[in-house]
Amino acid sequence: MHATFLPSVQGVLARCSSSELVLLCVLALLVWYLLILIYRLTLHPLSRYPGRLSERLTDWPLVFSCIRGNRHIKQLLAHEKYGPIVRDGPNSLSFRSPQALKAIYGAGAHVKKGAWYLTLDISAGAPSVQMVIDQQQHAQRRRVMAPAFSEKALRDAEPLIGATARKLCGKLTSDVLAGCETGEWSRGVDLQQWIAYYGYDFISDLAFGRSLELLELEEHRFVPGTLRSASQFLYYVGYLPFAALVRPLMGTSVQDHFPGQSARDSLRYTNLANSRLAERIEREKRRKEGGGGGDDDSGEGAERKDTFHYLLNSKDPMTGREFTVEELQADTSLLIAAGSDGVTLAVCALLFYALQQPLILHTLATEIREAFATPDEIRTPKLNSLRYLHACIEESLRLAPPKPGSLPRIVLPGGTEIEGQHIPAGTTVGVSHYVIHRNADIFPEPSMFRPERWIVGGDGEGGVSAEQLAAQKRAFCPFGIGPMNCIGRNTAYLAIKLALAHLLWQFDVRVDGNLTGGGGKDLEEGRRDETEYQMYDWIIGFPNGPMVQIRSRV
Ligand code: HEM
Repeated sequence: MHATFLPSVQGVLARCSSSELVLLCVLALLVWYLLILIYRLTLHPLSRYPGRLSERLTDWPLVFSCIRGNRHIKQLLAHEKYGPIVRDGPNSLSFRSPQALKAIYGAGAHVKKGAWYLTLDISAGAPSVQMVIDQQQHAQRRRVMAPAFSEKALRDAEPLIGATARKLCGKLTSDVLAGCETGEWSRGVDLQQWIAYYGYDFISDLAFGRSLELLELEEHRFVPGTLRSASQFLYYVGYLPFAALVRPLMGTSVQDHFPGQSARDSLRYTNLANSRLAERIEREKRRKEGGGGGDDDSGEGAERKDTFHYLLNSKDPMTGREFTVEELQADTSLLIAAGSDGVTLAVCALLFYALQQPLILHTLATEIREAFATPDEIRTPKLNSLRYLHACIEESLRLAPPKPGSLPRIVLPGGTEIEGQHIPAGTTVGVSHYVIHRNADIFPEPSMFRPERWIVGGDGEGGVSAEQLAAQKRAFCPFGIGPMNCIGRNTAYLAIKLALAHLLWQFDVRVDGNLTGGGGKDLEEGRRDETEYQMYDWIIGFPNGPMVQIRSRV
């Protein structure tokens, strides 16, 4: 039969015109694709898990959510509808429990990072630490980075970050309060923009030894918008079903011709970061040659103990390996992106929620003002002893985790066990921080901003038991968990605390008209709660507002 079938097919094809041949090919492709779709719904190993039909069939809904910035919202709605395990892609499962969090991201998890990571920071010429998928290579890279995030490095960073926080208050006084009498409220101001200037200035000061000067220079204030748009591009492009074909073109001049402004912005940002880094390397060279480092804070020729200083002088204690220039480029670029917007979001979300509950704002401001007699006193360790401030930050990071969507992991050969289910090799698995932080079994009344849920019992209403706090901590993961978590976690807490302590010490803050930044009745499902701070998830959650008025207390 085989022998007679082939010649007859050949005969039919030989009689076809070229346009009929094209039509036949298209038809064959359609049938092939249809069979794949049917397979995904029926015989595929994940077919028994519930989820939206469109997501069980193709990866395109994920790409569109990444473009629209609503992936975390879609994930929450899906879990609310389908339960604890959701199939959110043909080959992908989403979870929302602390057990799954540990099984997927904890030490020893039988997974590796997904290929999505390969697209991040790609223009820098080498992979950043976050892009390294191989677990051993990643651990080695972390060891080289570790001194830059040690306790000593954090102590050295504190005066630098504190100086930026004071500069923020100084600029708010000179620019926003200009023309106001003492005690008079300012005009309305978008706090998110100012905190973003702070976020970029403090982190670039640490990473490049010289800030990007957004607080000082209006012409530099294009940076947050550029990075927002670059993030949006990198987020979706990494999830394109043909991402592997696009990747080699990124970081080359071809990227200028990708559709949309965001691809060009991505390249523009990388070039800016690379030129700042080149300057810093040059200054370090001159300093070592005895010619002085130029404009660093600690005096001509003195060693400036910023993050870069540590990165440049770091070695892997096990192998003696140092950073290459390309790796430094990639990692400093990553530091700016990872550090700035996360801190901005945490500060703004906290104020957005506290402004809606005057008692919380009052308690927080009182704690700060009573602890420090002057802004010069705002320092650790006392700063770290402010219990209510810390609780408010935890609650802000819970409700508005700066990386709200799932961080993709791929199950390794042999499969793995998650929540009692055998998950086959090759499956993408993840836990969205936004979703697990709203798991009502762990956080009762999850959409309420309640700092007391982070304080054990005793004074004040609403404190929790030690057991409840421990259960919450197992589910609390704004910085990720495990060996690939955020290495800048302590720097982030310090920067958030310094910004809030200086701001609330110096100024009273109130809402300007309507509280901008929340949901709206005319928005999509999941964004209609006006009291919830809205994030647009483009790798990092980007917010708008709140619009506030300030007045000086001193
Ligand atoms: C509130 C602020 C921040 C949050 C919530 C946050 C969160 C995270 C998370 C969830 C990851 C893991 C990402 C992934 O697997 O894709 C991460 C990675 C990272 N973060 Fe942060 N971050 C914050 C601030 C910072 C700051 C201030 C720095 C630097 C000073 C920093 C540096 C890094 C670096 C270098 C990585 C990559 C680590 C690795 O791959 O080993 N982050 N961050």
